[in-house]
Amino acid sequence: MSQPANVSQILSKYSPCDVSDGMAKHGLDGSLPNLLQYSGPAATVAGPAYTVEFALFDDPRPEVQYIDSVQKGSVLCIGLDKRLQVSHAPYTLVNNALYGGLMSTRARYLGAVGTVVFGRIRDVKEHRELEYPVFAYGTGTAAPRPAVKPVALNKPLEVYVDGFPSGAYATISPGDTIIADENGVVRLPASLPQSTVDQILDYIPRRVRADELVAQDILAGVGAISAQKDRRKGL
Ligand SMILES: O=C([O-])CC(=O)C(=O)O
Ligand code: NI
Repeated sequence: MSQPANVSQILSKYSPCDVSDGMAKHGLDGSLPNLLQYSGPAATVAGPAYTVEFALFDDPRPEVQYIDSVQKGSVLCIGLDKRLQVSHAPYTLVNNALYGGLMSTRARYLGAVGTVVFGRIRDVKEHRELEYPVFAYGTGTAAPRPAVKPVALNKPLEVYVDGFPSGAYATISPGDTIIADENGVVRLPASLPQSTVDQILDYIPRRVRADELVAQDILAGVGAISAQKDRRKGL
């Protein structure tokens, strides 16, 4: 199940920081940290996750094809088997790139709005020339083969999220809304009750407006703490 399409449409007008603020109001943290934007315009990407898991080439699961069935409007999310993830930089044990320019060419042709790779990518110039947004932990020069292969398609993806006091796995389910820009990537789970999603969508523009007023106050010489307290009152 995905969030309704208009959730992505609405959230594409805001930044992942605004979405994080809206989720924090409900005690939620959807951050998927450590991802950098390598290509695409300075705009927000938002869409339902289309998930792909890569594993070692000798994994007993058969290889699957994923790139020709990428769904229009989706954010292609490529992750790694849990055993290939590490809690510290570079967050992956795999030096090979999982994803390259030809994959972006196809994903963009099929109408995907962006790609998030919890691993390495290559062909940075090609993603940039396509003006197609790609986010990743890092870059690599080698192709996925013969190190790794895609083994699961549109199944929940477990991504290790380091944090205090201890790390945990974030499970990205197909259809979760992924929101990304140069600040990073956040996930709004499709499993959230509609009333919570409605409250988050209601809060975000009010919070953005309040912070614009805080900025004006600060420029006019008001102290930041008092401006924040005043403008965010009752939010
Ligand atoms: O060869 C691959 O699978 C990855 C790659 O470089 C591309 O998609 O252009
Ligand atoms: Ni390539």
